[in-house]
Parts: sequence; structure tokens; C-alpha cells
Amino acid sequence: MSKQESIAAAGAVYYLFGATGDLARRKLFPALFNLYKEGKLAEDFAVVGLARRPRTNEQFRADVYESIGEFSRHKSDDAEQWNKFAEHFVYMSLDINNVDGFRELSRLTEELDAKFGIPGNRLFYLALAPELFGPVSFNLRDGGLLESRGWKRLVIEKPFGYDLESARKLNEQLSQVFKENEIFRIDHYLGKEMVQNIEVIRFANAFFEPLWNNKHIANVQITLSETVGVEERGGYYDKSGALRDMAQNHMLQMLAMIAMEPPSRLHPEDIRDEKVKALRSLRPYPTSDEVAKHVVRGQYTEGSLKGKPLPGYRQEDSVSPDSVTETYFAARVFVDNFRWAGVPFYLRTGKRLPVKTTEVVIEFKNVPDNVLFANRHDLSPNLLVIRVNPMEGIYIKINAKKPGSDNIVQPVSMEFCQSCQIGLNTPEAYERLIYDAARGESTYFTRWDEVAQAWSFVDRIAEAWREDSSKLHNYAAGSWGPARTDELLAEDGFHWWPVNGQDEDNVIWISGNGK
Ligand SMILES: NC(=O)C1=CN([C@@H]2O[C@H](COP(=O)(O)OP(=O)(O)OC[C@H]3O[C@@H](n4cnc5c(N)ncnc54)[C@H](OP(=O)(O)O)[C@@H]3O)[C@@H](O)[C@H]2O)C=CC1
Ligand SMILES: O=C1O[C@H](COP(=O)(O)O)[C@@H](O)[C@H](O)[C@H]1O
Repeated sequence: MSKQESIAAAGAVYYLFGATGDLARRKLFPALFNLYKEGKLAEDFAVVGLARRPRTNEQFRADVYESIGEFSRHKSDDAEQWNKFAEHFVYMSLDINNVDGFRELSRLTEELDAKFGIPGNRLFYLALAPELFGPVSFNLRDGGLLESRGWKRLVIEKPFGYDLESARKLNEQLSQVFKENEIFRIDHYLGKEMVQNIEVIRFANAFFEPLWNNKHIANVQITLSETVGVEERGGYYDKSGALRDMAQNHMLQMLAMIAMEPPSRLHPEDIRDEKVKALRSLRPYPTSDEVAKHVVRGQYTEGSLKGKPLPGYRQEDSVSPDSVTETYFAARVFVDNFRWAGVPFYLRTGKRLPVKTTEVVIEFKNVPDNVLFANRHDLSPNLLVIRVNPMEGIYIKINAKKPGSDNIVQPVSMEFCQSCQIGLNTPEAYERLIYDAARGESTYFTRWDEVAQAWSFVDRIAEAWREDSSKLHNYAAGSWGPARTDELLAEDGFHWWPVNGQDEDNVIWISGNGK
């Protein structure tokens, strides 16, 4: 570990609102433990778990212990270390809507400051339903929790609003209490190693940056596919759908990282300025017909995955039986600026698809076919593939001479598989993001203008869908989504590249440590 990586964040009280919830259990407790284990949390911190359900400190610590056993990349196998860590965790039952609880929390905070020598820093993490974000902020202020001498930061989970208007209202509420630079809006995809690596791959490689434009790139394909269905999240998901759940945030953020101009400095605001410029350049769909032409909206019906029968979306518990919510979204998007004019970005995301993967494919334009290779008319294009999840790494597909042949060209792939490297246990997105928020590093959090820009693009699509709900394409659970998605690319002379290099029967893998 480098010196810089091991620096502990300044001591603080971490207030975990929603401490009895799913996110805390699966992601936040393990993230805090891993940070502690790696020396990124020193001894001057405390974590206060907050929710309505009654819990003793001991029960709360037992919950944390269990979650680490189940979900953490580092295990709590050292009893002494575990006890020292667990001592920092306390629980308080509190209803967000009752300001008296916040006054009591303020008193508890004073005790924790004194006990652990905490210098007055406060990090409020809202793992709560979005309608509670505003009330929490007001009660933090009215309950006296913002009066300390240290820094105050609000870490806020998605979704940030339901559309531009509701997002704006929420932002107005938050900004009555917190300054923009105190608000850390989570998009956990920005905490993923390989999403952060996009910038490095682009800007640190002479191979790529000179080619990163419409002269050399034919199209960009971004796939975020999931095998899971709506699970027990129907209450939230049925109101949200894939457009709001995945496209407005994770997909557009990834697109912005790929499309943005190089920032003049590696300063958070410069990077976010460039991202917002890219989002502003997204070509809006001016009419509902344009939406129908470029966007695919799908919902899964009964099907099967790996031989297991699966229900359709409308048969899922907590989903309305006549729901028109999309579980699949795909689009052809254009970034109307000098660099990207004419290059389609194809996006697709969905639930109940055949594999779980997040992948970006950059397809390069072909070389002129006047060179006398025997098979010059059917050369495969060069690809740069960024694999985000579950495998992490990149591979490039190039053309080389088939050994022993007379100038027959065949595709070969060279791979760097980061997640296959032995001992490379990459931090989970939430670890990175909590650590960044505690250090005041905001690069990988979304700024208000980025969120607003993304909503204004997405709202147009949602509005067209509201006008005409007939364009909901069905797809069988376990398939790759509606056939219309393939047509989007075929209309432009392209096709989706199979994910995880799965089409590569005729490709030689040169350093296939993942193959
Ligand atoms: N789970 C996930 O994988 C992801 C979640 N998110 C976001 O994170 C947030 C939390 O999600 P998740 O953990 O799944 O939700 P859960 O429904 O599992 O948890 C909600 C939490 O809020 C608490 N709560 C509800 N009402 C109140 C209240 N009035 N006062 C105090 N506490 C209250 C609940 O505790 P109690 O009932 O004890 O009061 C519970 O701890 C949401 O915004 C979600 O969109 C984002 C990405 C992924
Ligand atoms: O934000 C969300 O992301 C998850 C997918 O995240 P990943 O890190 O597992 O790829 C998605 O399942 C969920 O619906 C959405 O709210």
C-alpha cells in the first residue's frame, strides 16, 4: 500500500441513518470495517446507527459483525481488532420526524467526542428513502447537530429526485441547511475501480487519447446487465423503472466519463465541469417519435435462466399486475460536440438478462480495405473493452497475421484482468466513496448541475412514454432484451459485441489471464 493510500481520514462522528436497512447491512458496515482494517479510519471516530427499531449497542454490534461475516472482503478474524473496532459503534433509536430525538443525538455526540477525542467533524450518511432526506436535514439543524467547530458533510443516497422538478425541490431543501461543497451525492458506480480507471486509460495512454474522437471511433457501447429481477424492491422499483434507476445516474455518469474533454487540472471541480459539459451536449429527443426511434423500453415476461423458470415482472410480489414500468432500457444517444459528432453511443441496461456485467466497448473505425490482405473485406474492427464488473480489467482486440498463412488476418485479444491478479483485493465502491467523503474529496460524487442535466435529458424520454405507453416491448426473462435493441444498431450497420468476450471463438487471446 502506498503512503498516500494508507492515510487515515480525519476523525469524525459517522451518523448512519437507516442503520437497520439493506444498504447498511450489505455495503456500509463492511465498507467501514475494511477502511478500519486498512488504516483509513484511525481511532478517533464513532459510528452512530440510527433507525426507529429498538436495538441495544450489543445487538447493533452483533448486526455489524454478521454483515461483515457475510459481505466483507476482509473478515473479522482477529478478535482483539474486532473488539476495538466494535467499541466505536453505538445505536440510538430515532424517528426522523421527531426533532427531540435529534436533540438527544446531539447530547450523545458530545459524549462520543469526549470519549474518542473526535475534533467536531460530522458525516451524516442518509441510507434512507428519499422523502426523508429533506426532513433529516432540517432536524439536524434544529436539533443542534450542525453547531460543532469541525466540518459537516451530508452523504446522500440515490435516487436524487424522481424528475427534474422534484430533484430541484429536494436540492432547495438541502441547500437551506448545507452548502453545495458539503453535499456528497452518491452514485456508487463512480466508486467502482474500473469506472475511475476510465480517466486513466484515456488520459495516460498515448495509444488511446489521440484516437478518442469521431475520426477513429465508430461507436461506443455501454452495457449494465443484471440477472436479478426486481426482488423485494418492487415498492421502489415499480415507481422508478430502469430509466430512473440506472440510466439517469450510473449510465449517464459513465457516458460522461468517456465523452468528457480532458480537464485542465485534476481538481474535482474541473473534472465535474467537464462532465457537465458532456451531459449538456447530449442531443435531446425533440419529439415522441424521436424517442420511439432511438429509445427502447422493455419489460420482462416469464422465462428462464440457467434452466430455472422465472416469473414475469407483473407476477412479482409488490408489483402492480398491470404495471407498465420498464425493466429494460436501451438508447442510441449522440453527444453533439466537435469530438463526438456523428458517433452513436448505445446504452442498454436491464433486469433478468442472461449475465451480470458492466462493460464499455469502444469500437474503432476500420482501416481502408485497399491493402491486399486475403480477407481484407471482412476484417474485424479494433475494440477497446473496459470491464467494470464482475471482472475488472481491459482488453483490446487487434488484427494480426494468421501464423503460416498467406496474409490472412485474424483477430487477437490482449487482456489485462485486474480482478484475476492474485492478492489484488480491490476496494468496494462504498469503501472508496465513504473514505473520499471523510476526506472531503468530491471528484466521484455528483454535483447538482450534473444531476439536473441528467434529469432534463431523461425527463423528455419519460414524458414521451407517459404520452404513449403502447411502446413497451416484452422480453423473456433470461434473454438479452427486446429484439428492437438489436435493430437500433443494425440500422447503423453495427451490432452489440457479446459481453465478456463471449463471441471470441475465432480470436486468439494473447495474455488471457481471465480466459
Ligand atoms: N439497498 C441497496 O442495494 C441500494 C439502496 N440505495 C438507496 O439507499 C437508501 C436506503 O435503501 P435500503 O437500505 O435498501 O432501504 P431499507 O428499506 O432496507 O432501509 C430503510 C431504513 O430507513 C429506516 N427508516 C425508515 N423510516 C424511518 C424513520 N421515519 N425514521 C428513522 N429511520 C427510518 C429503516 O429503519 P426502521 O424501519 O428501523 O426505522 C431502515 O433502516 C434508499 O435511498 C435506496 O434507494 C441505493 C443503491 C442500492
Ligand atoms: O443503483 C442500483 O444499482 C444496482 C446495481 O449495482 P451493481 O453495483 O450491483 O452493478 C441495481 O441492482 C439497483 O436496481 C440500482 O438501484
